[in-house]
Amino acid sequence: MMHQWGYEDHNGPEVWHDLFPLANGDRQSPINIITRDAIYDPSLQPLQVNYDHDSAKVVINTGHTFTMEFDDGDDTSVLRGGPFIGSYRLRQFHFHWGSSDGHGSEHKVDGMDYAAELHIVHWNSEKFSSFVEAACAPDGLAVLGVFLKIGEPNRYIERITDTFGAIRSKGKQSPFTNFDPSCLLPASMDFWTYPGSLTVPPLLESVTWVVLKEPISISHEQLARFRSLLFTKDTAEIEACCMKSNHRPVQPLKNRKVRASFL
Ligand SMILES: NS(=O)(=O)/N=C1/NCCS1
Ligand SMILES: [Zn+2]
Repeated sequence: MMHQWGYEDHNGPEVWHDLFPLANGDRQSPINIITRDAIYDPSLQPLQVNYDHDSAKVVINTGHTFTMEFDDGDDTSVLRGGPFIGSYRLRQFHFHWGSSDGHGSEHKVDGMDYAAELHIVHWNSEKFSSFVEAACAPDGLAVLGVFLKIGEPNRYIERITDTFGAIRSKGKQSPFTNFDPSCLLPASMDFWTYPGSLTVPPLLESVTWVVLKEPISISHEQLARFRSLLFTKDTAEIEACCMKSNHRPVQPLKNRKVRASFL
């Protein structure tokens, strides 16, 4: 039996169901988005992203990824529109990646992997009074997924990787202020949307996913720095505990439809 979930053989996605039975649930994420099966829905509104750079607070090495956390005490930074009724308050963003540039995203598009994937996490502040309460409700969370493709260095990701010296091992944190995550969004806001889950334990089925069609760029060198972070608290046996890969494989679509905001 695993002690602490992770991404290795003894505690990774293939055995998460031992401690987290939702792993075999009916609305698990990520999924492979089969574009020809996506249904264009003209009732989907344009996404409205309104973030305030002053909401940014801290960057944390969680031992599974690194997370940029925001002040979610009021509706200063919110996501609206798309498939959503009401506004969803910005909570945090984080990334998933693989052991090499050829894979690492969580969602796939027609079976294709991207090098990494950004998740911008929001909670339904009109219906619920906290993230924790919202995370237990089927319409509680909204996660904006953005694919990352190897290419030119991304000047905004550079601001993030510049913090890594201070957060190398699990539990370390460092101030991360004056950052508006809309700088990490592509030019096009065309998206796919479907009902899903957290892609990490406890795998709660409370996420409305909005996955953007257009990727943003990250350089090979920038992505290599992601892998230099550590899954563990100490720096002993560095090779053994580098954050090489932290993406969950795609899950069965089961009885779900994916909608597209574009033709
Ligand atoms: N990968 S993910 O976006 O499903 N993970 C999360 N952790 C806390 C809220 S969302
Ligand atoms: Zn994620």
